[in-house]
Amino acid sequence: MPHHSILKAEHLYKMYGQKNLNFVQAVEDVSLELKAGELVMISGPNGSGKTTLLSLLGCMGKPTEGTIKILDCEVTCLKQTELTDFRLKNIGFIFQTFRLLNFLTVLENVKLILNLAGKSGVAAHQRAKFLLEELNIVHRANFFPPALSGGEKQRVAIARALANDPPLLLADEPTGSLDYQTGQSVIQLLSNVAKTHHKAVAIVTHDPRIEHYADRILKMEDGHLTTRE
Ligand SMILES: Nc1ncnc2c1ncn2[C@@H]1O[C@H](COP(=O)(O)OP(=O)(O)OP(=O)(O)O)[C@@H](O)[C@H]1O
Repeated sequence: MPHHSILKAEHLYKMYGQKNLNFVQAVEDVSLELKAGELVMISGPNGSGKTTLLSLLGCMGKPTEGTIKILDCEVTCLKQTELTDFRLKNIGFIFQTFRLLNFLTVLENVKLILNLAGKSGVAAHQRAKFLLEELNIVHRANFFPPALSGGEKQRVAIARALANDPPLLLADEPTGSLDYQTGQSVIQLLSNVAKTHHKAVAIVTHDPRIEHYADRILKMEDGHLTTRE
C-alpha cells in the first residue's frame, strides 16, 4: 500500500512561447500527489503535455505558475544551482533512449552519479556493484553501453537512477525502444522498485501493459489531467 507523500504539485501551468506569439499552453492547472511505494502511469494522446508535466515534476523546467513540493522542500523556490544538487539526490530519471554515456563502462556510468553527489572511492564502487547485482546486470559491469542490448541498457539506466537512493523515480516511455518481452521485464522491475524500495514511480507511456502494474492511471488531454485526484 502507498505510504507517505513524496511529491505534491498544485495548480501547475506551463506555457511555451509568449502570449499571442507561437503560444502553447502545454500544462494547464494540474494538481497531483505521488506517494512512496506507488507506481503511477501518466497516459494520453501525442502532444497532450505528458513529457512537459514529467519535466516539471523532475525540476527540469520551471512551471509558469504553480508549486511543487518534494518531501519537505518547496522546489519551485530553489535557485538553479540548488536545483541541480536537489535533483541529483532526490530524483532518478529513466528515458526511452537510456542516455548512458558510451565512453564509460556500465560500472562507471553508475559510479558517476554517485561521484557527482559526493560519494567516491570504495563506498561508491560497492554501491554501484550492489545495484548492478540487484538488477541482474553485474556480468556486464566492464562493458561499454554500445555492446549491450536495449533491455540491458535499460537495466543499467535503472541502476543509475537508483544510485543515490532518491525517493522519486520518473520514467519517460521506458519501454518505447524495447521489444515486447524485454519491455515486460522492465515494467516488472520498475513495479518491484516501487514496492520493495518504497519509491514513488511515475511513468509517462503509451504502453498499455503498464496499466496492469499501475496503482493509478492519470490521463492527460490538452494539458489537463482528465482523471481527478
Ligand atoms: N520546448 C517547447 N517549445 C514549444 N512548444 C513545446 C515545447 N515542448 C513541447 N511543446 C508543445 O507542448 C505541447 C505538449 O508537448 P509534450 O511533449 O509535453 O506532449 P506529450 O504528451 O509528451 O507528447 P508525445 O506523446 O508526442 O511525446 C505540444 O503541443 C508541444 O508541441
